Amino acid sequence: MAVSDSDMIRAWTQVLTLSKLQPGQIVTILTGEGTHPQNLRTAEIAATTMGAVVSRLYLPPVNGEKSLSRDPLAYLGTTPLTGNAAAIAALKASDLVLDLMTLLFSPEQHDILASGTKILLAVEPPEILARIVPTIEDYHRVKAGAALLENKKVMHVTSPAGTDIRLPMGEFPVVKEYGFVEEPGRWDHWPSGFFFTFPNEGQSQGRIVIDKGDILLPQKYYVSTPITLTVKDGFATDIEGDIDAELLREYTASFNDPEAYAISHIGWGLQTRAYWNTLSLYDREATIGMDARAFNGNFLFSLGPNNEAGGSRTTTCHIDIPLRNCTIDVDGTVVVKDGKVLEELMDYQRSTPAK
Ligand SMILES: O=c1ccc(O)c[nH]1
Repeated sequence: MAVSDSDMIRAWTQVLTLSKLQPGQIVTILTGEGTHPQNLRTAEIAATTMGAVVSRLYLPPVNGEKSLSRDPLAYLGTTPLTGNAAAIAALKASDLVLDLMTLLFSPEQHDILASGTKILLAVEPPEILARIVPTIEDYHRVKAGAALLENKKVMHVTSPAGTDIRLPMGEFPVVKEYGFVEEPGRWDHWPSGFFFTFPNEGQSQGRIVIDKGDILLPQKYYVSTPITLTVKDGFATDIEGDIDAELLREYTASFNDPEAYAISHIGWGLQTRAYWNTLSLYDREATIGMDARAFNGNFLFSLGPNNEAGGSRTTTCHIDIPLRNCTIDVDGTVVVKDGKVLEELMDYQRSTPAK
C-alpha cells in the first residue's frame, strides 16, 4: 500500500528532529541505483524545510558481478567509497549523511563517523519506514534491553527445536539500533529496534537449530526443513539438514572464505511494530527484511564479519538469521523466554532521555 508524500515528510521530520538536525547544518543524501524516489524526494523536502543545507551524492554500484544476491546487505567489504576521495571528503564535511543506497560497514564508513559525521541508513520501502518511524520510546526500549548485556559474560541460547549454544562475550561493545542519530559520530538504521554484541573471538560452542519458519537473510525466505549448525570455537563447522541446509551450504561455500562460517553479531529484537510474517507479504527484492531482524523477541545471530565492532574478520559474506521461540539466558538471568521478551526486566528508569 502506498504512503503519501505528506506522511513520508512527517516521518522524515520526526527522524531528523530526533537526530537533532539544526538549521544551517550540512546534510548529504547518498543515492544509488536502488534508491527509492519517494524516500529521496521526501527526505530532501524534510531536511531543507528544517533549514539544512542539502546535497545529493550519487555513488555507482559495486560488487554486482561478485555477489550471488542483489540484496545490498549480502556482500560486505569494498563499497563505492573505496578510493573515492571526493565522495569521502564530501561526507566528512557533512553533519549528517542520509544513506539511501547502503554504504555498509566499511573502513571508509568508520573513517567518516570518526570525523563526527552522523550516518542514518534508510533503504526500506516508504510504507515500511512509515510503519516503523523511530520514537523516543524505541530509544528507551533498546537502551533498557542493551543494558541487560552490558558487562555480562555469557549468553546461553536454547530452543525446543534443539538450539543449545553458549556465547561468551565482553570483548566487543553492545551496538544499539533505534533508528536515529542524536550524537555526532553515530551510525543507525531506520527501521530497527534491536541491539547486539559479538561473541568473544573463537569461544562460541554448541548447536544452533534454524527451525521451520526461521528466516535466512539475504535469502529472505522461511526455512521449511530444520538446519543444524554445529558451532565449535566460534565457527559453524557443520551445516546439516535437508534442502534448506544444502542451499545454505552452497551459498556460504561460494564465498570460499573460512570466515564466512564465523558466528558474528548476537542479540535480540525489541520492535513491537515489526513482524515475523511481513517477509511473506513482500516480493523478495522489495525489502531487505528489517521486520525479520527487529521483531520483538527474536534471537538474531549472524555469520560473517566482526570488523564493524572492531574485530579482525572482514569476510564479504554476511548472513543474518532471526530465530523464533528461543530462550536467551544472560549470566543466569532469562531475558527472553520461548521468544517472549521478559518485560519486567526492562529497566527503563536506567536510560537517560535523549536531550
Ligand atoms: O541494521 C542492520 C542490518 C543488518 C545487520 O546485520 C545489522 N544491523
